[in-house]
Amino acid sequence: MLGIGLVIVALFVIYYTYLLMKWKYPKINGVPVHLPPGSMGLPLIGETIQLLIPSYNSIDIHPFIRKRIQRYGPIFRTNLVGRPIIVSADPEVNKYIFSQEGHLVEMWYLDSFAKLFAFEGESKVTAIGRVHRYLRGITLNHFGGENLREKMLPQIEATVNSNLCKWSTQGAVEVKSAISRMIFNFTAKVAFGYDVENSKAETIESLPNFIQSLMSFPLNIPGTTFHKCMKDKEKMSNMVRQIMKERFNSPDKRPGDFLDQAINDMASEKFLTEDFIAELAFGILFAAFESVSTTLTLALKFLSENPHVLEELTAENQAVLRKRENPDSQLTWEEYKTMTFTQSVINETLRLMNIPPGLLRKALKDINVKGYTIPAGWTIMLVTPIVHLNPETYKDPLEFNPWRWKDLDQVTLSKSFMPFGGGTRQCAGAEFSKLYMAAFLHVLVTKYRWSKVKGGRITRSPILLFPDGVHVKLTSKRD
Ligand code: HEM
Repeated sequence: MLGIGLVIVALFVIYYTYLLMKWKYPKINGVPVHLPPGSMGLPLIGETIQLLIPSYNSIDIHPFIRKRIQRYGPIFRTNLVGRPIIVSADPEVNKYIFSQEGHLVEMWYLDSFAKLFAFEGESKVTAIGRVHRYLRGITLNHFGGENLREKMLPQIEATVNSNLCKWSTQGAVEVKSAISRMIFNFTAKVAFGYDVENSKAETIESLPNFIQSLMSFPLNIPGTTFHKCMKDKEKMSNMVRQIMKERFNSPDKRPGDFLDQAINDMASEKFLTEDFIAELAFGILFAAFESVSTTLTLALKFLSENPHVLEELTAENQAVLRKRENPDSQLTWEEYKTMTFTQSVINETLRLMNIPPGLLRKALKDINVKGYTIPAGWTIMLVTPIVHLNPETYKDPLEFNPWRWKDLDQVTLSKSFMPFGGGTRQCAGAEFSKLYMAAFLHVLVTKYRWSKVKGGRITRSPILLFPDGVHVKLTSKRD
């Protein structure tokens, strides 16, 4: 009996060791693969726990990445949430991988993102080719180009004015939440005519914490953070579906917005189902409110800690008003283009922000880089923030110093500044975001005195978060 027991244990150990070796040293067609150095951690969880340990109050990239670059070099392997991953902090490799979108790699995000955004199936919004071209085109059509100059700038200024006016009548305002709501309402209005004042749609409670929820385990059962997030996503999708229904019922009432274009294109683009349009609208809202609110919150934190920067920012924006015939007239595109210090404050914030530790792709085929193989099916994390913190380009890289942007030339920036990603997947909302943030800062510093009253701590766990928020108090300069 004991003998049989020992044989079973021995077989189990041999099988487990076999799985472990297969896990740690994969082969392609029976030939061992030359993987980058690194550790695959424990089966199933890999090194996930190490990545999730928060780093407090340092704007540097997460220590998980920093330490492994020091130990293994800029390309290393790991395993996160059960997925084998090659992490690249090598700018040359990153550029190559970006150029291979749709050939050797495709966009891939976490399982929680995949579930939330319906990333699977034929018309997944991460698809390449026609669907991708459509996604870019429709976003740029409504959030870019001429539309920005002609139509959006006055709308942005008006919405910022009314929101900041409200904030100034309240006590302290937690800016991450308040800006998330402001940008959500604005984007939803532009995209599908959502009118927050008169809408009967349910409130989206988890809005300010959406990205945090996405880092949770994708377990969609009541009581979990992920479940709450999925519920709120459902509310947003229902809101879009309801508006779509109203538009189908009243074809004469068409404002010609993002949703109208999508409805009109349903006849020519087969993938444009009602479900897909709801996904698309939700994707745009998410891309907008999460990233713009984090950038502006971080900018306010930096400004409150660097009064000399706030002084120069205020001086530049007040000079814009002084040059006008009517100081109460609206911000123009030409004025926006002259606000170079404001743009430097935004760039410097984007350089240090780096919300996720890197951008994710999936290898569609075996890829050979720098003598290593990235096996097909593996995830690739492109640590784009590494170039933002290179001391050869940015002296004292962890310092918030908007003046440095005066001396940075376009050629350097094309290689060393990529907050909006790279290659064909570069952010389609970049110009809109920069304009929105500049208009926000313009209204804030010309019309209000403000100070931080609470919060301001940051963590990377591994995404950038504000655990106690950033609370500011505004008073009108006219009071
Ligand atoms: C500070 C603000 C923003 C930042 C830092 C940012 C950053 C990024 C990054 C890094 C990517 C590339 C993702 C990847 O390659 O995996 C991206 C893609 C994208 N962003 Fe943004 N984003 C911002 C605001 C916005 C806004 C306001 C919108 C919409 C109005 C938007 C729409 C998109 C879209 C549609 C894509 C996908 C583009 C494609 O696949 O071709 N983003 N963004």
